[in-house]
Amino acid sequence: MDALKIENLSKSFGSHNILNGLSLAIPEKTIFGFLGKNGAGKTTTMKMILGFLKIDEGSIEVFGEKVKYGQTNTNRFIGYLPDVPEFYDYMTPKEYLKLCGSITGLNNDEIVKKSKELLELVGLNGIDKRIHGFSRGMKQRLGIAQALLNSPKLLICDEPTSALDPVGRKEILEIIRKIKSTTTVVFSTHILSDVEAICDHVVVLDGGKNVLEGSIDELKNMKRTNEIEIRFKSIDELNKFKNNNVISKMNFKEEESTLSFLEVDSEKKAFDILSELHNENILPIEFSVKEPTLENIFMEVIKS
Ligand SMILES: Nc1ncnc2c1ncn2[C@@H]1O[C@H](COP(=O)(O)OP(=O)(O)OP(=O)(O)O)[C@@H](O)[C@H]1O
Repeated sequence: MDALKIENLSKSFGSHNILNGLSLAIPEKTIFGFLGKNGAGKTTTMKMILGFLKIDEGSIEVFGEKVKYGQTNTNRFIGYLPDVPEFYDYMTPKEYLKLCGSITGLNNDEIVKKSKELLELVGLNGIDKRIHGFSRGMKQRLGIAQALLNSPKLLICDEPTSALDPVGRKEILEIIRKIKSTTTVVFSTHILSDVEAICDHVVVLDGGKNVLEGSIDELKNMKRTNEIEIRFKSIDELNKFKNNNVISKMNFKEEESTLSFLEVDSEKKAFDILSELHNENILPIEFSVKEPTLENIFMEVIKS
């Protein structure tokens, strides 16, 4: 069963059309990257998943149950981490989780057990200072602990790493990676390297619709540029190679000690290049088949 299924979702604010037939399906236990430029409608979609905003058209199902505006039934499956989580910052993390747990109906034993487990997961176990002295990264980690208190099957994170430094970002990504075996994660972000680091599956939202969807590998294969780059030990070696009978007839670009073959449109051509290296008795420093980055792909599919 899909953790989340969105079909033909549309939403306007007055005459401003934000979503225009968005459809997507998220299989269980995936980390799902939800991408789109500023104002694309990511937060609006998340608020509709949580039942906080009315759907104009279409439907949303969470673990097979339809989401209804103003009802929290399907939210029993969901943990939500907003981009800037708010806390009672005169409390310690333990006190805060105790309060959240009692509001959501956990008994005392469950709260103690779950708080310990989650504070350990997010690296805040044993930290007894008040939240107002916390760094942004610590607050975000506590936000994850809070969002996971009810053992949700789906965690929705709205730009959880955007305000963090590289260390803080890495910590959050590690935590998300750790919970993948039990929790499906929807991860909205602008930081494409984060998506490349942890997401299994990606959707790009543009013009109110899903314009690109697939695993990172599928997207890269779709947009593969077929470029091979070879870095030689010396310019002499490069010159020897580029004047080779077979190679000199190919299309390449030269920069310092690197040759880039731009249109390697078949595996045979790639093997020809390799076998000519062998024939010339050249072992280059680097031979690489260039991968398109998620950033290249993203820029290509979104309208400016
Ligand atoms: N309650 C509202 N009333 C009117 N317009 C709104 C409302 N909420 C959002 N919008 C508009 O809807 C558009 C989509 O906003 P949304 O916050 O969903 O985008 P986003 O993809 O999350 O963007 P960002 O990456 O900047 O957070 C924006 O133009 C925003 O101004």
